[in-house]
Amino acid sequence: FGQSLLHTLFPPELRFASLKLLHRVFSYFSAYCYYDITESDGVNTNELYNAVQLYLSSSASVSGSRLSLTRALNSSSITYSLSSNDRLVDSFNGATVEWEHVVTQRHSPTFSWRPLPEEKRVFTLRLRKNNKHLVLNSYLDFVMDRANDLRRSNQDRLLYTNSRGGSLDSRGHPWESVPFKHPSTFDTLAMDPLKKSEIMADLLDFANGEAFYQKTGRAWKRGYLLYGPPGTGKSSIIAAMANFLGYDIYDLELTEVNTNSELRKLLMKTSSKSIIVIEDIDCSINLTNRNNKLGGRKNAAASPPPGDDGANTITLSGLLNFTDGLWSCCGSERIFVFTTNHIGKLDPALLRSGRMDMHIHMSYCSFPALKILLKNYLDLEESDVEGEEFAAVIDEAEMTPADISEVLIKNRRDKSRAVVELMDGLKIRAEKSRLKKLGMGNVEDEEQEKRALESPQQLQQSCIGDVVDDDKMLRT
Ligand SMILES: Nc1ncnc2c1ncn2[C@@H]1O[C@H](COP(=O)(O)OP(=O)(O)OP(=O)(O)O)[C@@H](O)[C@H]1O
Ligand SMILES: [Mg+2]
Repeated sequence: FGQSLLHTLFPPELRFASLKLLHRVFSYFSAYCYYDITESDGVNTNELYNAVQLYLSSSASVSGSRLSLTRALNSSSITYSLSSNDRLVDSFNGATVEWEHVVTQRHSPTFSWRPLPEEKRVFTLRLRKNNKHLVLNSYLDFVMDRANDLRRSNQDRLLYTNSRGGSLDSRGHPWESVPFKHPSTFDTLAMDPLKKSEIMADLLDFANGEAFYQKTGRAWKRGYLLYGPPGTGKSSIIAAMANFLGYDIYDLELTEVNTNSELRKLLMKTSSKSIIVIEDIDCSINLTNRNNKLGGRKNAAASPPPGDDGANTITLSGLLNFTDGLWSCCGSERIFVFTTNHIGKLDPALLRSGRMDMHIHMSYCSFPALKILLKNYLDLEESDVEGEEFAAVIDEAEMTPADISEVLIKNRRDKSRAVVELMDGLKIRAEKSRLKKLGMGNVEDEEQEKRALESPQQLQQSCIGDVVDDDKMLRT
């Protein structure tokens, strides 16, 4: 109607100008303003568009009558979103806003280097002009944050690795990823409950601590050093941390990194809300002193060229910059975890306070940890077993949770047998370490220790065989 009126009232040369004028007049008197968020700018996809789609999906699932359903790669749940030309009213800080999903066909095939989608999709946000300054920026930030949370809760964790060395994939990414489905959680982790809750509280404080880190001028990151003998749950606790916070894991294989700058590039390509793990740090790199040029096993033979300042090799200072220096904050909300079996081998620079915020000792199985294993593996409570007998030997036995869980898995169909076998194994191990302290018995014999778990009776025999001359041992 407007157009035909325009045609009759105005001569052709004035039509365009009068249309513009009319539009301005309407916009001036209209109480609303509109913002278009297009799906793509022709080259890149618009992150805000995806975020809005996800954000609206949380309310669309309840109210929409016709919805689009999608399921992203690696996602374990279905996302609902507004279908074409549907509207949804939302409120934020007392202001009401309206979203419309506008889908139009692309008419003329415009020239483009790459094929454009047939449809043009736009989210249009309508809000009252007097609310514009009040809500626009904070509302869009809120939408982005909420979408990120939803994405994380919908999507399974990802485990990244740099095992391809320095080479990049087709999208220029140095990391390869696979869905991370490790079932370890803090509930399944056998460790002292007090220590466990301390770690969980620390993780929560970190994850909710954006304002604190901002206020104190610290980079929003945290470092944990896990140390302890093999099989005490260092890798399991990392998986539990990732599952607890919903973070992705970047498993950094230092021996695949050749130079400090490669290390930096890897760090730049990690996302926030992630855990960056370097396992067995004492084995992956020669960390004896800061100026020591490298040494990933790969590089161990290479001698650095004269005058080299470390840029061409990986050094301890490169690693420390990675975790601590300016580069460590290109991104936020990241946790660094180093693990080692031999804390004594680490350079003091790595251990000094402030470098790794928390040193967590993963110890041999204690009685509280044993109770967790018995509950999880056999569904047994403390009252179902001879608690005091176990408590009397467990510390001295120095068995790892991995050793104990092996015994429990093997006999999980026969609970009483599992308990008897475990008790036998513990007693033998306790006796062995007692003898070790007295300077008797061949404690280096790992094989023998292993056999103890497979068949305590067998070991008892061989153990007695070793020291059969000794009257004391017969008491065993
Ligand atoms: N604290 C624990 N709680 C529950 N299970 C555990 C614990 N420690 C070890 N296990 C069991 O033993 C297996 C090996 O443990 P894990 O790989 O976490 O040990 P680790 O300390 O990382 O050993 P390594 O030093 O050899 O890497 C796990 O799959 C898990 O089932
Ligand atoms: Mg491990």
